Amino acid sequence: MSACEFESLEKSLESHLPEAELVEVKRILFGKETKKLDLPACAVEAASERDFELKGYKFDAAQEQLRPPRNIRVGLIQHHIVLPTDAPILDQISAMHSRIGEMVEVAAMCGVNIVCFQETWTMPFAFCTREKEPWTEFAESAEEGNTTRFCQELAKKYNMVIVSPILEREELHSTLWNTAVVISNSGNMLGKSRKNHIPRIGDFNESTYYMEGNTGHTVFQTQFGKIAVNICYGRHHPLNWFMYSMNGAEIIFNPSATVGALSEPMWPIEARNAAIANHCFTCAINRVGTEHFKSEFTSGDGKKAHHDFGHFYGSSYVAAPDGSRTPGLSRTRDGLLVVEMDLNLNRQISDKWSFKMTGRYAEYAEELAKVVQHDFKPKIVKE
Ligand SMILES: NC(=O)NCCC(=O)O
Repeated sequence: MSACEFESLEKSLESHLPEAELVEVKRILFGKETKKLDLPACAVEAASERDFELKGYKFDAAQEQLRPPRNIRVGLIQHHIVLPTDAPILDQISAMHSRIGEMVEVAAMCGVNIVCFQETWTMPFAFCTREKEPWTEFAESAEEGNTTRFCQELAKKYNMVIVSPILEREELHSTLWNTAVVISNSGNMLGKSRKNHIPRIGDFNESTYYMEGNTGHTVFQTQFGKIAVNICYGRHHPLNWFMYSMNGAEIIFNPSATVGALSEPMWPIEARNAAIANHCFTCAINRVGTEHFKSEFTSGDGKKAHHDFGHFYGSSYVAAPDGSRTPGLSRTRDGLLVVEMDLNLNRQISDKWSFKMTGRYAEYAEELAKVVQHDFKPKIVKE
């Protein structure tokens, strides 16, 4: 971590704005205030001993007459890689397992029902290098791999749904995918969701490794609600969020790996806008730190070759359908964000704003079907 990395927008506002002004600035920037959650002292102590940030917030919903509240807790985990990128692969993976194990234990102390990790959490984000070896060796079977087994144990032990985004190797044809494995709180694997949109930008050379996913917009019915996973670059595609929502997702997780110079101004907007547009909760998770690679690589932009991507800025947050959002985790530290939400808020906001009811989907479907034809002529009126 660079010593001079800016820690967080929230911290800066809090230390520089007068209190009354801060309230207004936060209202405009973040929407209706999310209350702080009281987290158990043992969790606060363990997080501090284990050197990670622990924050908790709560989104309220109105009390209804016919439906009881559906309060659940989600946990978002962001972290650095633990060992250098040239350490033996198995050592790197098991160090990451230990780190996640100790963070998930704290999530359990905080009553988390569903936890989601960052994109390809068991490995450095090495796709900038374009080298196949040794990075493809981090790939594991979604069904049988050690990481899935590890998560199944945690899920059973803590009665927690786990979303585990990994580099997947499908054994039959040795195909690689960027995949989120979804494990039920029973410990059974519920299924998997593959990354639908593969970036071709800057150092994100992921198309060298894997293709666009073929699992569509699957939604997983868990004991705690219907969830979906829109992996990283998919957050720039409003229709990707939309299709998960059309399949009934109540919470859409967005496990990511992205760097400050590229995407930071977009980060607070995209997942939040998706929550508003689709009457659901969204959870944006980004890794932290700067990862150094032995071989130099270029960004194909005429600039000098380099050994790292730049800084992964963390800043994980949760957004609600009413447009409010939690403050983000730090830009520099490992962290666990615990958020309580009443899923009844989705329908309450839908009844208020009615975006789904007023959406002219049949018209769009008809027009889009024409737009994707090779002989499409745009409808432009000229003088
Ligand atoms: N991991 C990934 O898809 N990153 C692409 C860059 C971005 O979407 O900010």
